[in-house]
Amino acid sequence: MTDAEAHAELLRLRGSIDNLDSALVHLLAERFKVTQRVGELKAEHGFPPADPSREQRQIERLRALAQDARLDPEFAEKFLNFIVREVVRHHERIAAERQQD
Ligand SMILES: C=C(O[C@@H]1C=C(C(=O)O)C=C[C@H]1O)C(=O)O
Repeated sequence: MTDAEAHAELLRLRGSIDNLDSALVHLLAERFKVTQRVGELKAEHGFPPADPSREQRQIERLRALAQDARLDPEFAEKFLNFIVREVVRHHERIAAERQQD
């Protein structure tokens, strides 16, 4: 492969990365829309912001999916935990705002 061909291939691969990153952003935006509604529902009914048993089931499910997809399960777990921590923070804020009203 010449340097020029390698450069063309690099640009093509980066185009795919850009498309995948766009899809990830849209998927995350949809997930946060749903979790926002879950947070409101929990606050309205006095349910706790976090549900550790649900989180544990999700971790197990995602680790298995990652394994099948040849993605590092440790990475999949860290990624899920990162998102869930943010969601729980939102839920705590929604509950605190409800209490002030
Ligand atoms: C979304 C929920 O709230 C929290 C956030 C979760 C998530 O982002 O998947 C899972 C469990 C909860 O700790 C839920 O209870 O379903």
